[in-house]
Amino acid sequence: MERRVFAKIGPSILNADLSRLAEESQRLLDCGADYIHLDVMDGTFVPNITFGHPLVKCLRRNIPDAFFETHMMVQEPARWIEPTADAGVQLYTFHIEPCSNVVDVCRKVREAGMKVGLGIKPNTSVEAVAEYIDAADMILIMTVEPGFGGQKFMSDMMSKVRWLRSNYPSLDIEVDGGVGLDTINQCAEAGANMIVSGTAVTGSADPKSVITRLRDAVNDVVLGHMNNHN
Ligand SMILES: O=C(CO)[C@H](O)[C@H](O)COP(=O)(O)O
Repeated sequence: MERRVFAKIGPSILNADLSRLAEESQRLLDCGADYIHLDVMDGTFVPNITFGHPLVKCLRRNIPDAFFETHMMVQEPARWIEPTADAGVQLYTFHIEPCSNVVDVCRKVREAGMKVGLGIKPNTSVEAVAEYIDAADMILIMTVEPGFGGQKFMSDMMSKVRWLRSNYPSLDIEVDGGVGLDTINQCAEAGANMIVSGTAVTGSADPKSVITRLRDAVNDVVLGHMNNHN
């Protein structure tokens, strides 16, 4: 079946200067980012703490129009749905691992007016998330162990992306962790279309060029796929 899901590039601000989050986010948007990927960590689900909805709400005030995703690396994803929606987030991505009622949480996220992303850690099988695809708008395949930016990309996660893409040609599939110019081709060829990239973008002297090249790498594969079907 034909694949028609084009690239969206969502820089992660995890390793950016968090004291200047609004300026950094705006800079990335000005460089062509499609959305901003905001890493919320609670120190329990992952061994690190970042920020939560109060900060996102302030960011929203400074940046009224951007598309925000919060990547909820938290033990109790249901707990933060309402305040996160109130903070102006459009895509609420949470992990299935700590969750005993995934479908219920997905429903509540949608009732709160947000889209649903479902994430899995590297040790979680893709089959474990597949049963929830009807309840979600996007699946996130982690390509590092969540918790820290700047880690090494795990190529062996690409089999999960490949499996999802071959079974769900129109699904939004996001990859996150160690994604940059040296690893984007693997992600693109496997079928990922939502690309989270932290250090490779925020640490670059030319983030605009990095964002453009990440997008082009994905779209080249998508267009090639479409041409093969015409
Ligand atoms: O979720 C994350 C870590 O848990 C980050 O979004 C991710 O690691 C992005 O940073 P980098 O591209 O530097 O790996």
